[in-house]
Amino acid sequence: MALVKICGVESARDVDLLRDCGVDLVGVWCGVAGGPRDLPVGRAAALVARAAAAPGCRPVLVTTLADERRLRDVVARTGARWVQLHGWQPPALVRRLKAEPGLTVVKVLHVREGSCPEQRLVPAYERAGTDLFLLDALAPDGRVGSTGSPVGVAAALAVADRCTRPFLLAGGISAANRAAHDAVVAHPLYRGVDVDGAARDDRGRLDARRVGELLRAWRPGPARPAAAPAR
Ligand SMILES: O=C(O)c1ccccc1NCC(=O)[C@H](O)[C@H](O)COP(=O)(O)O
Repeated sequence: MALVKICGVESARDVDLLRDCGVDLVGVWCGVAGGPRDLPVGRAAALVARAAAAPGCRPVLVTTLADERRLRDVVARTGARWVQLHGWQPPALVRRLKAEPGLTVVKVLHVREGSCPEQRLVPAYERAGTDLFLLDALAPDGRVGSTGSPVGVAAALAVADRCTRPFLLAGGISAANRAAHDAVVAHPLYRGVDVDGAARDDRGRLDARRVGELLRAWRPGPARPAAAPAR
């Protein structure tokens, strides 16, 4: 079954809302310079622990940190077992992180105007041990993350075809644009979606109705029982 990741929890209320909706992956930002939902490490650790305690829910530390020492420190202090490297970390850093047993590394591959600047590095990221790629839009001005812009089906397929590891798709994903992504969903390496903007209400708060719509669109089938062991 496809995974749905919702990004940018800021409070216990947010984690509980995503847990109650049955979301699979809960994005906790720490070390996202200038990120509107970036958290100090202590608060990130508390939300990682809260999400990890929810059956079927996995916390994902989302970070743009590229300094190994700081990154390892944040991973250790938050207790996260999944790390999403957003930004421009090199394959060598993935390799060093993967030396830590039990750590799942998600590497973002950015896509701008149909092309992926890191495409030639995909084999190196794979050799380094990347578990999962996340294809996300890069804004024309260079902004990464929560751009609300789509990667585009043709571009996503072109990048996916260069990968041998599975991928999640991000970038302007909503319940309404699920049908337009049939070809991506049918790709053998597709594993799900990552959403920020479309999961929020007009005030920017995570919204149970919108999250429910996303889940029904992108992870159809019976809702996961609250206590199901999905790890
Ligand atoms: O959101 C940011 O500002 C951000 C900055 C730096 C790194 C990551 C960031 N966002 C995290 C995400 O993975 C988003 O969920 C993803 O970009 C999708 O966002 P959206 O297009 O709003 O659905």
